[in-house]
Amino acid sequence: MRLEAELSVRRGGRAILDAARIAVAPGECVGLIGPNGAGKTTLMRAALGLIPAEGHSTLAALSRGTRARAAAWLPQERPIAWPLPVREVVALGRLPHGGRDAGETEAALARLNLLPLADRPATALSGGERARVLIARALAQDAPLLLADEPAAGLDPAGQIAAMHLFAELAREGRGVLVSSHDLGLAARRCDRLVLLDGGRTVAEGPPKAVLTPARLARHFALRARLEEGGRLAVEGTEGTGWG
Ligand SMILES: Nc1ncnc2c1ncn2[C@@H]1O[C@H](COP(=O)(O)OP(=O)(O)OP(=O)(O)O)[C@@H](O)[C@H]1O
Repeated sequence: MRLEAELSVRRGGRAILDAARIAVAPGECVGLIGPNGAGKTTLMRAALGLIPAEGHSTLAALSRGTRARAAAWLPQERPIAWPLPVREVVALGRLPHGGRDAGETEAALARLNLLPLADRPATALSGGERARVLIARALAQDAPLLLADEPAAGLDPAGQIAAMHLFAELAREGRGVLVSSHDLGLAARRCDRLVLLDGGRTVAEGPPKAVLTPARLARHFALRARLEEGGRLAVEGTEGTGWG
């Protein structure tokens, strides 16, 4: 399943997405980057068909049931309202498959190193542990596409690296992965391609080194910085206050 979308969204008379384009092919990990308020979350939600939008999206065009089998969605918010055991929360990922489970739940628990927590109520977890549970639930869904909105937020440094490593690995296994991130160096190291959004428009897309030029880092991120060989972001300072 290939995600291909070009979408516009208006709120309160203002265009918050203006014909923003995104494409994710099977087997590729695409990083969605952009400053605060660029429209990353809106683009993901519109591409999934979760909010009204103008334009087209191969995902939004599907029926609800087909879409739930086609794409797993990891939103930025991580609410777990009920004190279900971790194993049952992860098993909810199997709902689009009528609850049928050929070991996907246990495999997802093991992959996220959650077996020691499997019987713990999911409401009795730290923020980072909860994030891992929701990543595991998305994995258990076993969908060809995975869209994740800042999945590394709230994880400790090793957890952030592990999460991006996992998403890149899922792409190697054949899924299409779209992941938004504010960690430009990590996104550059792990993603095959970056899509840079600003002001609701796709302003650049391509291999990380081609997208993250010093001129774009200054213009779109207010950073005096350059991307070094190996994907390390060398930051000398910020332009202005750095607050938009
Ligand atoms: N319901 C809404 N009504 C009006 N404006 C909205 C609404 N939702 C989002 N916006 C605006 O749309 C713009 C894009 O928001 P969005 O959350 O998509 O950005 P983002 O790139 O994900 O930002 P961040 O990196 O801060 O999470 C922002 O300026 C935001 O204030």
